[in-house]
Amino acid sequence: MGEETLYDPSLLLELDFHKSPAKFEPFISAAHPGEPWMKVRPLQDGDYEKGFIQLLGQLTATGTVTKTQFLTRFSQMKALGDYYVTVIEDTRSKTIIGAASLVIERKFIRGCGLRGRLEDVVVNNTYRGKQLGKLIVVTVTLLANHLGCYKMSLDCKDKLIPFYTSLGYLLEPGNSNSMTIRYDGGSKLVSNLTAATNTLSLEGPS
Ligand SMILES: CC(=O)SCCNC(=O)CCNC(=O)[C@H](O)C(C)(C)COP(=O)(O)OP(=O)(O)OC[C@H]1O[C@@H](n2cnc3c(N)ncnc32)[C@H](O)[C@@H]1OP(=O)(O)O
Repeated sequence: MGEETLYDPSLLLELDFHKSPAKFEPFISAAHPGEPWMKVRPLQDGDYEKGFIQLLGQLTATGTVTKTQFLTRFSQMKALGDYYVTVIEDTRSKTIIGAASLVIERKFIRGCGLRGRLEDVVVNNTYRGKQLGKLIVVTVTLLANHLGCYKMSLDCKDKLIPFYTSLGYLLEPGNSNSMTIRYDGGSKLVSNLTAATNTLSLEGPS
């Protein structure tokens, strides 16, 4: 056990990083991440032991996630087939140091098109500033295109707009608000137009 992958890893070798507007200096890609000890790959069922949940804890509150819960969620995602949770492993320490998820939404519009959503981007704080954020985001962004999505969008804080803009995402005029209703804050339902959160898209409307 420990080597089951969430999706076919060979998909990552088919991505053309020259298609991205991201500037990599030096040039790196999912297939060649620049260090022999670095591996970009799909999430695996053994990644609970490799600190995947702890890494997500650098993004937001994870709550307590047991190994059983992790494996159950992994199996559900794999069965559904629309979850492309992608990670970077430091193979020296067997630790997950970066992650990003592509979630594919199946639509009726656009001729039963596919829309991609970029979720849960995080790089371990001791590895930041070394292009790994760009690497993991570009990986799942190219993957969405490769899988036939007509667009990919994300929600982020204001300070990350330059980061995502440099990777090809745009604030679309008149269409860049993110609204939220939270169900985890008590009995009252509170609807927020989150001014501090922005929606960026990689392609055209709807
Ligand atoms: C859709 C979502 O999930 S949004 C949530 C994003 N995640 C988080 O906020 C979690 C905490 N932050 C992180 O994990 C990291 O800071 C990340 C993922 C945002 C960036 O990872 P890094 O590995 O540091 O990014 P990388 O080295 O590729 O930097 C790329 C560029 O973005 C810039 N950048 C990186 N982080 C930030 C930031 N927090 N604010 C502003 N600019 C940033 C860098 O300066 C760099 O610019 P350059 O190319 O001109 O030098």
